[in-house]
Amino acid sequence: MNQSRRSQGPMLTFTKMHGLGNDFMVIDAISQPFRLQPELIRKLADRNFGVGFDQLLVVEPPGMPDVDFRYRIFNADGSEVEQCGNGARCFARFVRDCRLTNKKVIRVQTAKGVIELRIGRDGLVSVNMGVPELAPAAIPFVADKPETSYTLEADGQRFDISAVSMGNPHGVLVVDNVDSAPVETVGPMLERHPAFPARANIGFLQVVDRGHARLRVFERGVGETLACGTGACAAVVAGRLRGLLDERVEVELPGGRLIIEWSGEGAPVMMEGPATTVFEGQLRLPAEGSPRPRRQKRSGDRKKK
Ligand SMILES: N[C@@H](CCC[C@H](N)C(=O)O)C(=O)O
Repeated sequence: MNQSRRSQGPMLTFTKMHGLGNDFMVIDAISQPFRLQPELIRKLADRNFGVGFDQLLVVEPPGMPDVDFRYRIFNADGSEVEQCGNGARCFARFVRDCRLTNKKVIRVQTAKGVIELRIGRDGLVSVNMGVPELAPAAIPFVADKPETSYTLEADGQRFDISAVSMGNPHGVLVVDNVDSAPVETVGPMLERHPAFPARANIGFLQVVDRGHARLRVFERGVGETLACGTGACAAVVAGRLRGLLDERVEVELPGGRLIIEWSGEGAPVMMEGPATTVFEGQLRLPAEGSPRPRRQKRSGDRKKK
């Protein structure tokens, strides 16, 4: 066997899925071993040199009683996160399609509690996303007490932002029109604002009427995505706390629509939307401890002084 063959690792089977264009690589880590290293996740997430995805979703056996699976989520930058709404719907479809369960209601353990997933006859998946957290310390957000919105300063500008945790941290700004909202500039600035010590997903919410909103989200650890499920939940919570939205809201994201329902403080947020399988694939992982390929010197490389 030549050197390159000897340094190859095991095959990994995966499924590529998306929820409204927020795309995922899904791995069944019950039937095959998979070591979750941030560097490998970043390589797999690369849209030119890897599989390409916004998040990696990993299905693991449950670690507590009365749940069916453990659900782990990693952003494209390799960071592990607490929650992913579009991913939760894909998770439900994946475990049913792979016959890992035949239950109609699937209980899943996440890093921030248990969520319940239901696949409807129409193929749409509804998820009980749990009770939103508004206490600053729990988001986490730096403030003395909970407010409907807070003023943040960045780059000489002031932003009126709501802060909500859906298991993961969100900041929500209300804008006149999402099409012209400064998502690419203000998104990364507020994602890393010191008021959000664990960083945050930043949503730009346009209220069309009390039952209809438009939303773009700059996601922590990824950038702007075509849809963000927890972002849609957080935006409806923020919009309702500001008195702008009704209990049931159709949220239009660049990749499609979600139905979000929230009756008010102390109640869980319900989300309904599609989950789509794109293809299944296999790839060979690098061997454990294999040396990193050395970069060839190119003629244009500058000499170190
Ligand atoms: N796409 C997601 C959220 C994924 C995690 C997020 N980027 C974070 O860092 O919290 C969704 O659909 O909710």
